[in-house]
Amino acid sequence: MNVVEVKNLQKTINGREVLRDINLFVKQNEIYGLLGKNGAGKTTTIRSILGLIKKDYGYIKIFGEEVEKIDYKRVGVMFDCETFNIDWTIEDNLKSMCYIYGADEQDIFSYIDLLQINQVDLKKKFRHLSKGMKRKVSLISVLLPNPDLLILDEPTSGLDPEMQIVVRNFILQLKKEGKTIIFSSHNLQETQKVCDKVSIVNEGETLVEFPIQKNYHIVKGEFTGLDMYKIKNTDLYIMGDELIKNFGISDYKVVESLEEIYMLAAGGDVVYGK
Ligand SMILES: Nc1ncnc2c1ncn2[C@@H]1O[C@H](COP(=O)(O)OP(=O)(O)OP(=O)(O)O)[C@@H](O)[C@H]1O
Repeated sequence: MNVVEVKNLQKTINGREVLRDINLFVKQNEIYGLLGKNGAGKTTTIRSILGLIKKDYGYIKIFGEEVEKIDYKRVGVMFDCETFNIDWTIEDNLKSMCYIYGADEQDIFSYIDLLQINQVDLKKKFRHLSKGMKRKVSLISVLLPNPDLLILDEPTSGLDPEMQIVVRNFILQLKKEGKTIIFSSHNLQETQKVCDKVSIVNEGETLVEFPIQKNYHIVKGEFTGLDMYKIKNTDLYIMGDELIKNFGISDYKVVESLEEIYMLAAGGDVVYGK
């Protein structure tokens, strides 16, 4: 079953078509990366999925339900840190959240270990925390209600490399615990390391959605019935080994990096060729 299903999502804000054709399909226990330039529409897509913005047109389902019927306890969302009391310590902030969500305070301690927060840090006031530490606390707060689906808007942006690794490993651990995770990112290497599937959004439309693989076959041409593998607005397809074999295709380019796929789809300045 798809945990999140979005088809042909459209939204105009202040006379501007911010979302023109967003499509995404996220399966249970998948880590799904939403990629795109600044202003591509990632945050607006996330806000629409959550029902924070009313869609103009399209189909959005979470756990098979319409947005209006979602059980929000099953969805954890991390945008930024504005829900914290900045004059309280990390510990007091998180304990108050346990109280609100009816969560077990012990959960805080298992998460702080995984995110390498120590006892001294726990006693620090939120206003005195580094950006990375705020991000970690924010992640824990999202997890306290024990959601099945996590939606994280650029969870590692602005973090130093070490913090990025800690948060990335934490996300992988959450997958092992059975969570489904969607996150938006500008970091292609990170996305390649962590995600099962990605989609590339550009100017409010999903250009392509594909599973992360060791390498990709880029095929040029027109293939009827294979639209789901096509990079929108191009004559290029991303195909796996099986399709290449089934269609007997011998003329293709093997691409190893997500970066190259991204540039083919959204960058526009990488030329196709063997
Ligand atoms: N309330 C609003 N009023 C006007 N324009 C808006 C509004 N919300 C979003 N937009 C515009 O919609 C476009 C998409 O914004 P969005 O924040 O979804 O992009 P994004 O892909 O998340 O970008 P970034 O990577 O920079 O966070 C942008 O051009 C933005 O200026």
